Amino acid sequence: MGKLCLTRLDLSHFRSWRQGSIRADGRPVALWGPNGAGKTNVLEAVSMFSPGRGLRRALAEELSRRPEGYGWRLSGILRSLHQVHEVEMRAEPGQSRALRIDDKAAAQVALGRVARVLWLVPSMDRLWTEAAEGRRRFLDRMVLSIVPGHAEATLVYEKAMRERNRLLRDEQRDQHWYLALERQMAEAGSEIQSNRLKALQLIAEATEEAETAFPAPALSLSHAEGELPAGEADLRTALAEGRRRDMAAGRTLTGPHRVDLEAFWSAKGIAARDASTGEQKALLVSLILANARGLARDFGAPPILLLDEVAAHLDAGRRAALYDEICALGAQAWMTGTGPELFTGLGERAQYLEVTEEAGESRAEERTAP
Ligand SMILES: Nc1ncnc2c1ncn2[C@@H]1O[C@H](COP(=O)(O)OP(=O)(O)OP(=O)(O)O)[C@@H](O)[C@H]1O
Repeated sequence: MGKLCLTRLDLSHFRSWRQGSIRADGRPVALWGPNGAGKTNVLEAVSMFSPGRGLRRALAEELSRRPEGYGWRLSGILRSLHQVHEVEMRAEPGQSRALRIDDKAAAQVALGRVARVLWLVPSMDRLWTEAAEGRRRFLDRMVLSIVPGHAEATLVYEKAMRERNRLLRDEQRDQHWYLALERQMAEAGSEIQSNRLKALQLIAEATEEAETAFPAPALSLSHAEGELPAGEADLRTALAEGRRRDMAAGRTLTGPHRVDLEAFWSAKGIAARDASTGEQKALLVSLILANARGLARDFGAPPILLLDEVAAHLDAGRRAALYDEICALGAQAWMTGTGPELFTGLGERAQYLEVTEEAGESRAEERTAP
């Protein structure tokens, strides 16, 4: 099976990393070190190789190493199935991120076509019980790994919606203003919905086919106000008919931006939000793994996985099963933990880095299997 992996990562003035260079060979990368050493910062750097603001949703400015604040630079070599890409991004103080792929300027969304990256971070521990926005973001990250064009459709939709919301708040009543925006929203919105359904189908199939220690929950979509109109024409009609109501609310109340992701754990007969904390974590792992399995089947390689502090929260049996699945899939999983003992059992199937921090500067040393 082909590989999708980062084989080199250079960090410069990126958070706690003044200078760092990590070589990887496609095996999972296990990073350990004390709290605050800079492990998550490495995963965040890898997450920047996909569209969006990375796993902490940080602004370009926040990534700049303090106290200097000179700006930052990340570069990496990304291997995908048949190609190798050199990716470079940098942000000067006060500016947003500038990206180059194979030495050509590129837009953020272009990253969706060179890298597929999925992550689990501790802030997702309450994903099933907190606001729908987090679940939508989690869903869209999976969708993006499956349908790279999802980022473009989302951009178009959100831009048109922001404009429409502005008209609503200005109590603009001339319908000509709305028509073009609603047409764009309906076109991009129905694409978003169909991309999401495609992803749900891939995950459901990958769940059915697999024998796994991580059975994924059944996913479905719900919409805040009744059903989400199914196709482009219906969505356009619903937007037009909802103008008066939306004007009273000061925002658009119908559309894929109000969709929620529901997860039902059939084996136990409960919703994911009713599972225990550890079980909720395992359900998220199971979704990421099903997504990876589906991609390996349909695309030929699983995505790059970033698993921040996941190992420590799984019992020993589940942890071993997770490592076995990651290795069987051939996924480059970047995993963090505070000590090497969390990674025993991986042996030569992974590579190891110890991350330490001295005088506010992170560094990584290669280590042998614990
Ligand atoms: N912009 C920045 N400039 C310099 N240092 C930063 C910046 N942003 C965060 N840091 C530092 O990075 C460190 C946190 O790194 P990181 O989150 O990677 O830690 P970690 O090794 O994952 O720790 P933990 O095990 O606690 O999760 C902190 O010491 C924090 O002060």
